[in-house]
Amino acid sequence: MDTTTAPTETLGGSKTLVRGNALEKTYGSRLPLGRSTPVLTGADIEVHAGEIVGIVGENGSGKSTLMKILVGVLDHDAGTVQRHGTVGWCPQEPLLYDRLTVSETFRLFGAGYDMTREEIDAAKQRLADELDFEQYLDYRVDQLSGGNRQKVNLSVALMHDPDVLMLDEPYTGFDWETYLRFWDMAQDLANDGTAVVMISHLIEERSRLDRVFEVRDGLVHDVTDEETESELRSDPEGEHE
Ligand SMILES: Nc1ncnc2c1ncn2[C@@H]1O[C@H](COP(=O)(O)OP(=O)(O)OP(=O)(O)O)[C@@H](O)[C@H]1O
Repeated sequence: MDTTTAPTETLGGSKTLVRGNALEKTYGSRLPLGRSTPVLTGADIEVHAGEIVGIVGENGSGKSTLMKILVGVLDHDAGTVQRHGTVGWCPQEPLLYDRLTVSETFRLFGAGYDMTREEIDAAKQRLADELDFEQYLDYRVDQLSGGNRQKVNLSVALMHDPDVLMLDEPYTGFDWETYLRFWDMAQDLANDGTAVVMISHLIEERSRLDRVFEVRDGLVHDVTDEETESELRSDPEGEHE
């Protein structure tokens, strides 16, 4: 059962905003004849205010599944999830309405977040400026390029200034300038106390992450001070130190 609790003080003194304990998930487990895929078998994770956390792991290891359970959009079979504060989620595949314009998309999501018209317009202007998509505000979502659609996907996760930001490979399709601007934004948000959780495949990002968790064999391993197996395989000469 999911619960919303008062923030818990951790040993380090920073607030725990999301905690998943002994999480289990098997896809297809409720289908009598279906093929079942056990993905999580007892995963534990804690996310604190003001940190940038990376979730790494091989394709199909269960990173998106874990994130969806922490966000609350996917049921888990066992374990508990506790959240404090508001959550913004940027899914791997943009979850947007093709026929709405970008401005209408902001209005729709903003209404869902209970924002006033003024707050919505201010967030739209700020994010369109920061991520450079102001000229596309009147375009329909299905007329946007992949990179611009991803900018809108990310923006609607950010627009209500959530306490926890869950990002599933948020920069797919971004050009280099936008990618760097994205990291500036993530760093600023963390400095202001937001917990930023990010599924990442890029070794280069290691230095930007406060903690790194690897999803492997159904569990979550803290690998902040280690090179993961997939990193070692992609860097056999040990050039990445
Ligand atoms: N809706 C679903 N129904 C059945 N199986 C699923 C479903 N979603 C995911 N799976 C399976 O669960 C496993 C974990 O998938 P998940 O998307 O969480 O992995 P991931 O680590 O995010 O992968 P990637 O790096 O490729 O994005 C995979 O074997 C996948 O095929």
